[in-house]
Parts: sequence; structure tokens; C-alpha cells
Amino acid sequence: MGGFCLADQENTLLRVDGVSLQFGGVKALSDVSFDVKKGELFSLIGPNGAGKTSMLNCISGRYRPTEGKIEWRGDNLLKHSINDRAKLGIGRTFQNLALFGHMSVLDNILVGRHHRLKNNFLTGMAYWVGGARREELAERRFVETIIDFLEIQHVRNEPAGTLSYGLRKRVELARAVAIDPELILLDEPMAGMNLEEKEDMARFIIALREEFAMTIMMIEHDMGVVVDLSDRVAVLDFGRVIAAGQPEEVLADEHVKKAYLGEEDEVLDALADEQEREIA
Ligand SMILES: Nc1ncnc2c1ncn2[C@@H]1O[C@H](COP(=O)(O)OP(=O)(O)OP(=O)(O)O)[C@@H](O)[C@H]1O
Repeated sequence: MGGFCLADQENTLLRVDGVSLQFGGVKALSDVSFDVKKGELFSLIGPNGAGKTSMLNCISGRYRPTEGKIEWRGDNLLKHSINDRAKLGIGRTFQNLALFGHMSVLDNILVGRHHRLKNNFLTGMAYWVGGARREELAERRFVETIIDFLEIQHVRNEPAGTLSYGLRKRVELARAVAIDPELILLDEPMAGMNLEEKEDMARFIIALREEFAMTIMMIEHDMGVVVDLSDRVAVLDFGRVIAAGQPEEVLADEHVKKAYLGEEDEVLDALADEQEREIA
């Protein structure tokens, strides 16, 4: 199965169509198709090495697909550079934290915000005339809103590298939110977190949709989180989409269960838990 059909073209924000990606002899992605609709939370799941991060990298611009199309609001996304994709409204977080450890939390977030600013000679001149200064104050206010929203006021001046893992993940999310994206790509937002940190992160992700009206595409291994938060799910295995649809029906799919055989026990346990929940 190469993907699933587009039920509602008008609402489609991102469209991945027949994407393949090859690294030498390794085919990381084979004919992958799916769409992400405006306002939804779409999860991409699958066993280790299935191609999830590679797919996210194709969308954010880090990798260029060997074949296939990716469209953003109906336009060819692949012609745009990484920076342009951020300006178009696509933000992301990374599986392995990518913060500047020696810089303060605030400065890390401002780095994210910088992608959205028009920083050139003319705006430099305009600064002295007053217009750009007003713009800068508005920028500051926006960043403060994010700091409040993610409840990181108490560490705003701390070097990011000194924070707990859960807080660093939150600062990374803040930096991605700072570009004010329409679509935010989250690569394993809960990885390595304890239960309390996961609950906090889930609360923030829900609020991103509801309060900031963001569309979310998430890679996540925690099946409980996937079922609780996602509107739709696609499953990759060996670079191919093997199932897609509502979370509960996808996790009950025989191909999906088979794909996860041999994965860590936690994943299998989580799948079993979901099935018990479904039966109960
Ligand atoms: N830059 C690269 N160079 C060569 N091979 C790569 C590169 N990036 C990914 N791959 C290969 O592509 C395949 C898919 O990897 P990818 O990281 O996308 O999987 P994943 O589903 O995100 O895995 P995980 O859940 O473990 O993060 C793997 O075989 C991986 O080794």
C-alpha cells in the first residue's frame, strides 16, 4: 500500500506523494504518500529504522527525496531551501536535542524567532526611524508569550545546557514554536521522559493546536500517547506505508503488529495495552 487517498483536498496543508529516498544501497523511503490536513494531529509511527526521521527530514529540507513530490498548500515545497521552509511556516524539533548549551533559554528561543525576522540593511535603517524598533518590541512580546505558555519563566536566563532533560525538550519546543509555524514537526517529543514530563508535554502539544491553531505532525514511539493525541496515524515499515487511518484501527492491523515484532518489549506491551483498552 503506497498511502491513502486525499478525502479533502481543500483542507490539505502538506501532501507527500510517492516519495522515495535512497542512501547508496539503502532505500530509506519507498513510494511514501500521505497528506496532513489543516488543524489535525497526524502521527508517523513504525519500528526503529523504518524511515520516520528521514521522512521528516525530507519535509523540513534536510534531505532531498530521490523521487516523488512534496506540496505545501498545493505548491512544490521541494524547490525551497531549509530556511525558506521555516519562513513558509514549517517548524520542527529534533530527536536528539539541538540546543545551544552555553546560551540562555531566552537566546535559544530568539534564535528560532530570528528565522522569521526580516534582518537586512533596510530594516537596519528603519530601526533608527522607529518602525523596526516597534517590530522588535512586538517580537519580544511574542517570545514572552511562548515562555509563559511553556512555563519556563523560572529558567529563562539559565544556560540551556544546565537544565534537566525534560526542560531542555520544552525549550526546544519553544524554539520551534517561536517561528510561529503553521505546521510543526515533532520528532519523538516524549523520548527519554518520565511520566510527569510526558503528561506536561502532552498538555503543551494539545494547547499548541487549540490555542496557537497549529497543525502537528509527530513521530512518537509511545503508543499510549499516539492513541490519545492523534487524529490519524500512518505506519512505516522498511520505508513503506503499511497502514494508515484512525489510531485504534491502525494499531489493530495485523501488518502493524507483525512489523513491531522484535521491537523492544515496551512497544509490544503498549500495543497489547491498547488492544485490551479497545476490548474493555
Ligand atoms: N544520512 C543517512 N545516511 C545513510 N543512511 C541513512 C541516513 N539517514 C538515515 N539512514 C538510513 O535510513 C533508514 C531509515 O532511518 P531513519 O532514521 O529515517 O528511521 P527511523 O524510523 O526514524 O528510526 P528510529 O525510530 O530508530 O529513529 C535506516 O536504515 C538508516 O540507517
